[in-house]
Amino acid sequence: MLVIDIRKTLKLNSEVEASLFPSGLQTFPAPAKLNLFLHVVGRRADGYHLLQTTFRFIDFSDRLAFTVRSDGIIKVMNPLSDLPEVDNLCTRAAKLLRDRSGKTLGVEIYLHKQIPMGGGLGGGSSDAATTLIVLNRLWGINWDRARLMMLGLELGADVPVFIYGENAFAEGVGEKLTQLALPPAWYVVLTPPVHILTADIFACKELTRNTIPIKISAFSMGAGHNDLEPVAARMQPIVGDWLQWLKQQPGTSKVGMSGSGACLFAEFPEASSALKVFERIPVDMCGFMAKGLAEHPLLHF
Ligand SMILES: C[C@@](CO)(OP(=O)(O)O)[C@H](O)COP(=O)(O)OP(=O)(O)OC[C@H]1O[C@@H](n2ccc(N)nc2=O)[C@H](O)[C@@H]1O
Ligand SMILES: Nc1ncnc2c1ncn2[C@@H]1O[C@H](COP(=O)(O)OP(=O)(O)O)[C@@H](O)[C@H]1O
Repeated sequence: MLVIDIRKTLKLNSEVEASLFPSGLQTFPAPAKLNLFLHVVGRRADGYHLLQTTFRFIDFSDRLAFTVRSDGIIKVMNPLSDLPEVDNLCTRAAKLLRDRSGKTLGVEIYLHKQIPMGGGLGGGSSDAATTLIVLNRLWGINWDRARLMMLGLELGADVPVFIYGENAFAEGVGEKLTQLALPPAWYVVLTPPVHILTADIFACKELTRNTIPIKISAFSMGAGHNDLEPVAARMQPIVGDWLQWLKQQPGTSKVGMSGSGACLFAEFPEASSALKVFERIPVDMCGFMAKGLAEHPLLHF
């Protein structure tokens, strides 16, 4: 993980991070994702949109720790402001796993958020996935990944890929996954200070819903855009403005919005070119730099 400039980056150093958890407790990462492209190719009878997208994990993560309780109580020890504990995806994931597995154990969950909430980086889904992956072991359930993924899908369309653990080409609502070997890449991610609700963007009349499906090979050749991007830019003009700034930077192989936004990214094949752009971020913009991961850090946990 690269920590360069506290003013511009949301990353904390490891000493600060260690002070946020009870000493001696093992901590687990919940990495962010980027959607390198996102096409809306249709709609299901229940209103959910059919997508094609590529998920890439990046080394920018929330961190979680867990203490098993014997009394069945599930508790987030440091609740998120403005989010009732029952709605926290960690609580919901733990309860779902406890109830479906028939286990009577509980857990205290420590959550250190770093990923901006509701920014299209999948932080909540990743927290849910890490909770399922770790409690599956700590509670001695030991279901296989496929079964955990099906459970995760009940919590949100983005949860299964974080359990799958490989960068992936995704179809359906994001649950039909094909492993993708992506080349090393570095990202400058901008985090506009606005929230766009996923549900609002999918509900927008102007959204293109009939992009012609592509083959994985076309994505490998560089095809792909984000159908949600023009809708987001219309809802929040800052999205278009900051995107324009990223597009003007040299050395980038791809620029786009992640998921339903509002976070934006520029991809670079070299760390040095990413760093140059990161250092040039104007004072009235904010963001961070991250490395693309080859796989989820808990893939073999
Ligand atoms: C767009 C994507 C791309 O990765 O991510 P985000 O940008 O939100 O992270 C995902 O498909 C989002 O997945 P997730 O954030 O889990 O969304 P959900 O909670 O399942 O859905 C929120 C709401 O958005 C709408 N929705 C979501 C996904 C989808 N394929 N079609 C939809 O129409 C539905 O109205 C749904 O009630
Ligand atoms: N642990 C969590 N972290 C972040 N958001 C959460 C969490 N639990 C529930 N949520 C809810 O899920 C919404 C989407 O969260 P997030 O995954 O960060 O964004 P996105 O879906 O845009 O990538 C948040 O706005 C919040 O209301």
